Amino acid sequence: MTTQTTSIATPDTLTITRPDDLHLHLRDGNIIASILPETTRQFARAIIMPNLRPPVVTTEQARGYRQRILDALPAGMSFEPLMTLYLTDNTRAEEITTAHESGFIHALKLYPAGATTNSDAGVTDLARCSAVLERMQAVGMPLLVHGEVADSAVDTFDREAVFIDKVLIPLRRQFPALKIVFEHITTRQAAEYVRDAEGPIAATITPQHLLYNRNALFVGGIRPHFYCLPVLKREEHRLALVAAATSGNPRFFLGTDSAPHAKGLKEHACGCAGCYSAANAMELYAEAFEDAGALDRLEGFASFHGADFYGLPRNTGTLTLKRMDWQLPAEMPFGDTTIVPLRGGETMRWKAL
Ligand SMILES: NC(=O)N[C@@H](CC(=O)O)C(=O)O
Ligand SMILES: [Zn+2]
Ligand SMILES: [Zn+2]
Repeated sequence: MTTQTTSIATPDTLTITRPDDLHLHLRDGNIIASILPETTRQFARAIIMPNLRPPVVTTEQARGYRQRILDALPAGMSFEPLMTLYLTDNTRAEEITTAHESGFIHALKLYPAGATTNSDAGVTDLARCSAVLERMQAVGMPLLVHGEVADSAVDTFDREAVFIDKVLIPLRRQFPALKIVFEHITTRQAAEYVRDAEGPIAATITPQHLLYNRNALFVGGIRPHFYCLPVLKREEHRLALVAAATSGNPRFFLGTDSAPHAKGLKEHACGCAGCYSAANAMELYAEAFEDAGALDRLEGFASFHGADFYGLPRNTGTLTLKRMDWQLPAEMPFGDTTIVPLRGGETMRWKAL
C-alpha cells in the first residue's frame, strides 16, 4: 500500500513591502533605546500606545514622547512613530481638533478602566465621552479599543465577547461613521464581528494569538511569558484568528502588541500582562502564515491593510525574510535590567534580514 503525500512548495526567501506595526508599546526613558532597534529593523512605522505612567493624554505630551522616540532612533534609521492619545473621562473635544491638526497623532485609545496594564486612568463610562467621540467621527480620527469589559463578575475568557455586545455594538450604533480598530482580537466572536459588521471597522492580530492557544500558559507549569491581555483562548479561537488574518480581508492587519515588561516583573507572584514580540515579530508572523499555507497573504496583512485603513501611503522599501534556523537569546537587555522575549532561547525558522 502506498501513501500519497502532497507537498506544497514554500519559498526560502520572501521579500515584501516594508511592513508597519499598528500596535506597539515602546514605554519611556532609557527603555526606548534598548527595544526600539528591534522594531525599526523590521517596520517602517508603528502606532505607539499611550499607556505610559502618567498616560499620554494631550497633544503636547505626545509631541514630547514622539521626540524622545526619535532621539532614541539608531543612527541612520528611518522610522515614523505614529502617535496616539489615551482617552479619559476628562478628554475634551477641543483636544481632538488640536490632535487632528498636529498631523502626528493618528488615533485615540480606549482602555476601559481596570481592563489592562496602566488602564487606571481609562474610561469609566463611554457616555462621558460623547462629545469627544462626535468630534473624532467628524474629523475622521480612529478610536482604538482594548476590547474587554473590566467587570470582575465576567469570566476572564468571556470579557472580549461581552465587550462586543455591551460596548462595541451600542457605540457603533451611536457613531456609525467612527473609524474603529478592535485591537489584539483573541476570539472567534471578534473575528466574525469585524468580518461581518457594517461601516469602518478593522482589527489587529498579535503573533501570540495566531500561534498559541491557552494551553501554552500551562505547559509543565505556569508560563508567565505567554501571559498577556486579552489572555490566550481555546484552539477554536486561534483557528478563527488564523483564518481571518490569512483571508486577505483588508479589515485584518498586523499589530504585534509587543508589550515589554522586565523579566522580574513577569516572573512574579502577580506577573505583568504582556508578551515581548518586537525582537522576532515578522519571523513569528511568517511561521503562522506558513503553517496556514498562506505566505502569499502575509504582505497584505503586514504592509497594506493597516496603512490603507489609517489613510497612510503604503511604504516603498522592502523587507526580506529568509528561511533559516537561528536561536533567539533567552534574555535581552532592557534598560538597566533584562527581558525575556516571546520564544526566548528557542529556535526560529525564519529570519528577517
Ligand atoms: N497586552 C498586554 O497584555 N499588555 C499591554 C497593554 C495592552 O495592550 O492591553 C501592556 O501595556 O503591557
Ligand atoms: Zn490592550
Ligand atoms: Zn497593547
